[in-house]
Amino acid sequence: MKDITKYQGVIPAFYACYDKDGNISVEGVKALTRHLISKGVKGVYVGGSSGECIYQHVDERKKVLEAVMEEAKGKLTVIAHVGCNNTADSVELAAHAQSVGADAIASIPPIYFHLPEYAIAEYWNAMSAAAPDLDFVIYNIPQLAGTALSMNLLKEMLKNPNVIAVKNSSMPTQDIQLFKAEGVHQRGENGFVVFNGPDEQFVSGRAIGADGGIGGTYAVMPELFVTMDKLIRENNFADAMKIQYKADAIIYKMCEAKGNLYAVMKEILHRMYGLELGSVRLPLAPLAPEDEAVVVEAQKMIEAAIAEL
Ligand SMILES: CC(=O)N[C@H](C=O)[C@@H](O)[C@H](O)[C@H](O)CO
Ligand SMILES: CC(=O)C(=O)O
Repeated sequence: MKDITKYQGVIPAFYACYDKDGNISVEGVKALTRHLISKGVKGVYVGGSSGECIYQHVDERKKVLEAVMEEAKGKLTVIAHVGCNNTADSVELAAHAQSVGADAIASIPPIYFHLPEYAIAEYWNAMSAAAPDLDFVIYNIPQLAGTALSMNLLKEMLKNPNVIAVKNSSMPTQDIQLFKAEGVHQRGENGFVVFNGPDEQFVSGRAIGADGGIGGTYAVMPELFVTMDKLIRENNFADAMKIQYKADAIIYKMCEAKGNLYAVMKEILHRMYGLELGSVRLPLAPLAPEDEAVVVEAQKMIEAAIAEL
């Protein structure tokens, strides 16, 4: 039986870290990893949406994962998102993830062309075969990927014993329940994991069966999510919801910016902790001068929410 306890908790989606010229900043990656370790998170999800994976070259993605591993080995669960939009590059990243000692690989479905399910399964299974010692996490994010994980596709993927989890970023929390039930049906009570995706419904996702969460806004306010996680484990959903409402207000505030959400969060981390993570890659929009008020206000809200914990 696989050890699923390493996936049960708060797993921030790692941000792309750039230097002043927009190249990968290894120093930034290491500093962000150390920062998250100090905040008590369970793991990190590297090279996903928040990692701007679709705007990075294969070599850059390897460099990021290597830098994370140098700091995180033995301290954090590391899930490496290795999906590229072609199988060969994804397979190369999967093999690399195993070679540097990640715990799991994850992947979105192929984007743009809507492929038949057998082709999606082949794409995922090819990556998994290139990292045979690692767990495999299916990333379901239909609103961005353009393809939704169906029960048939999940059942097909469960034939692969390395498939241990779904990271579910679709909006209906019911999907979490459906995926969890199928996984548990086939793998037993402690044999399958579902991660909550939408940070705005972390508590509801957990209430309906998610074992933990992987989220894009956790890294800018890990204290809130770590505390929600603790309260949920104590069955104190009432107090967890109070923090959830604050986290949601913070997310809505950050989304008011003209610049991209990731640019806002990296700027706030810079102001709060001096982390040098740069901006975002085009065509993602960098911060605009008029975003100053949003950044200031969101930072204040984060600091106040942490102070009230
Ligand atoms: C669509 C999307 O990017 N979803 C992310 C992953 O599930 C979330 O973590 C969001 O970043 C977060 O909920 C903010 O909206
Ligand atoms: C948010 C998330 O899970 C990602 O960045 O992939």
